Amino acid sequence: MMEPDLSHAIPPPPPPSDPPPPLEALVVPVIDLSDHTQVKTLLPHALFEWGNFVIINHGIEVRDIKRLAAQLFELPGDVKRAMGVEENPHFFGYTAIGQATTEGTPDSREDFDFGNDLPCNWDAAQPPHLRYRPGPNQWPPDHLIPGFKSACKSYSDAMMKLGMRFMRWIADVLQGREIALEDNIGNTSDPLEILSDPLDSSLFERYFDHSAKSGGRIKFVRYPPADAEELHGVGSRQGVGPHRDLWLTFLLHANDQPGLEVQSRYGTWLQVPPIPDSFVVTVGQALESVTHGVLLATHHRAVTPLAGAPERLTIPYFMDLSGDVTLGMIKGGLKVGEEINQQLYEWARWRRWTDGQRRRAILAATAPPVESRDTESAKSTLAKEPAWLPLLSTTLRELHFRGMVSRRPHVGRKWYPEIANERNADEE
Ligand SMILES: O=C(O)CCC(=O)C(=O)O
Ligand SMILES: [Fe+2]
Repeated sequence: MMEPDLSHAIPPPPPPSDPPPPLEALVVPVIDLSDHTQVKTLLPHALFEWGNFVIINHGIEVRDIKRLAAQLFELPGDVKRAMGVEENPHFFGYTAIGQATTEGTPDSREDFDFGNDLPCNWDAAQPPHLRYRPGPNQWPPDHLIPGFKSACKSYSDAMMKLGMRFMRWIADVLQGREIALEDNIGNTSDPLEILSDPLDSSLFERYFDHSAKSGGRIKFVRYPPADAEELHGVGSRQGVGPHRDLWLTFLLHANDQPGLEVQSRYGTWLQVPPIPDSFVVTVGQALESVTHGVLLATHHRAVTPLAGAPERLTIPYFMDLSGDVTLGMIKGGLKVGEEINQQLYEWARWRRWTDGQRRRAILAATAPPVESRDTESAKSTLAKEPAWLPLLSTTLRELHFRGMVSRRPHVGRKWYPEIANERNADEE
């Protein structure tokens, strides 16, 4: 096979001993999608070196969804509680402040989760990870927010198409082709057509099934400001703790307030500018894995606004993958990974090297106090392999499910009590 010419796309890897640049020199890239030259030159750089960047002039209509986000959080408390995520085994619905955690620490945010709206298929006789499947959403009452459901669906359709465009652009970059751009990016044809375009050799086709192609997950998030005393009680300004997403996320700032921070590959935390109507694009762990570490998955977190500052509203859209994809398919990655030329290989090798450093920096930055009891229990959990230690045949559905249960333990206890028992047994 002819080696692809990647000279236009791949920035030369810096030597591993490269010292970190000064903080002010690190700025999250902003890419204007209406400027084709910018896309062709900046996008590969943003994908490989950052894994996290901002896009503007993307062509997606965001006015309606931003207005709906504000309305959603103004719903009376009893209506929010009636939509509580604990009422729904698919983890769709409302999560109150402090009910979700990152790595065991409560997040100071409230949110609503919506996803593919499928008929109820709950089967109590199935084991937990098979009981967990997308099902019906919990929509807000139509007389309180008219048109919410259809607006959500239109937004999800538009985002899916944008996501599929990115899949093709990423395929272009990985295969050494110049990115092929169309005019009118936000208003494209059927996403199924985009994926099966013969040009991209169906690079990502096997990671998406019909359900994943018909819409991802939309989250509406509110970070309330907290005064110093409240923060003192919680001990942190954690809106959401450091984590990585799954595949590709597009985050919309619904009211233009700052708070999102991403970790640069040197371990430093950088603020992402809340440019009005922009999307923050974030590469997730599975996408990093299937590209053999050529694309970078970035840790990110949200910091609570301080008292006196406005609340912060965001709308992340998460692309979904087929639940049947296995860990083996993710770790094995794409065939192109074996075919990439020496230059790209060097880049990936360098990436893996810095990754180790990056992860150590993250651990150092987020480690709980040494004396904390949590550390002891974490140690004993690590010492014993949990019964569900992922195998290569483990499906994404199961991994996703485990993540959901660990972030929202109150929902797990209600609908999947076996899991809680299994965890206790692991920890004994
Ligand atoms: O709202 C934000 O700024 C970040 C949200 C996020 O990273 C997430 O929900 O995965
Ligand atoms: Fe995230």
